[in-house]
Amino acid sequence: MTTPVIAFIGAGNMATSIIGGLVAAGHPAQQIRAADPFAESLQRLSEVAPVVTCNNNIEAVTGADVVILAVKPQVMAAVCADIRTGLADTSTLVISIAAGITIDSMQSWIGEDTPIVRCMPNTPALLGCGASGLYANSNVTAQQRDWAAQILSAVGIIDWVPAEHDLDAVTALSGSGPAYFFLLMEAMVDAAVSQGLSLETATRLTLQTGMGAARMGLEKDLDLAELRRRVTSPGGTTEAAVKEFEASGLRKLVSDAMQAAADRADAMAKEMG
Ligand SMILES: NC(=O)C1=CN([C@@H]2O[C@H](COP(=O)(O)OP(=O)(O)OC[C@H]3O[C@@H](n4cnc5c(N)ncnc54)[C@H](OP(=O)(O)O)[C@@H]3O)[C@@H](O)[C@H]2O)C=CC1
Ligand SMILES: O=C(O)[C@@H]1CCC=N1
Repeated sequence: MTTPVIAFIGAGNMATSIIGGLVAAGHPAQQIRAADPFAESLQRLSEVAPVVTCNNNIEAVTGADVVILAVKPQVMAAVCADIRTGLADTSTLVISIAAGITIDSMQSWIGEDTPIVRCMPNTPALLGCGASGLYANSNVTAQQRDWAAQILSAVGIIDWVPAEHDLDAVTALSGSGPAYFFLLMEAMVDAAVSQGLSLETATRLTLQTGMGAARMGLEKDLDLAELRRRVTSPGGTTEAAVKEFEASGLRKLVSDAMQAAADRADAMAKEMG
């Protein structure tokens, strides 16, 4: 497969994570450009990989095969208007990682014929264990689809979704999901400390338990409910805890929280479209 020239617009957390993964996967740093008005972000990025940096978005996108828009949703319209003149023809693939910005909006800002992949990654991409959902518009060629898959696969697993609106659910699940696990783990640490453990011990045991549970789910050929049953001895401690979670409506709470996230993604699309 050919190695595309990739231009990142915005050199913040997510761009730095993806660039780190790409370079670790063997993508030549000199084939990667990054533009950001914030010199400190470019400096931090240079410490991760010797990519080509600049503070001019048009310069960055000119001649690139792939442009990755890694800016906040609020500045996406201005950034698209800015780069439009640098995208000389429709051979440049545009990938957006912004939450809640639709392909329709991007096409209206950049051009109807633009090949666009909308993607929702997550922050564990920083460690190469991200999870991304992707959706391509009909202008995207087979090679551009392969490029998008290659780029996001460098930082974790990917899944193509059949409809663009599925990305709202992906955002509510894996995009925001790391924060839910952090919240649960914060609560577990607090509870363990209040039962007498030191903060250090509680934190170490919580993190290892979270990682162990995730690895059991990934590596054992068993569904999540079965894995849970195997921890739950009849009349034992886990059963006591799980009964409390169920009686307090944990499943509805999770469902309502994820619906709020998906609704927010949809509302952002309307606010910023
Ligand atoms: N964080 C997360 O968990 C996830 C985030 N996303 C999406 O990724 C995108 C980026 O998020 P994240 O990396 O966290 O954000 P950051 O704020 O870390 O990065 C965005 C960068 O873009 C820069 N920027 C602002 N305006 C421009 C401009 N006109 N041209 C070029 N660069 C500009 C910002 O500079 P300055 O700081 O000076 O404004 C900043 O360095 C967002 O759209 C978000 O929705 C997707 C999945 C997960
Ligand atoms: O909170 C947000 O809006 C972004 C998108 C998913 C994770 N962070």
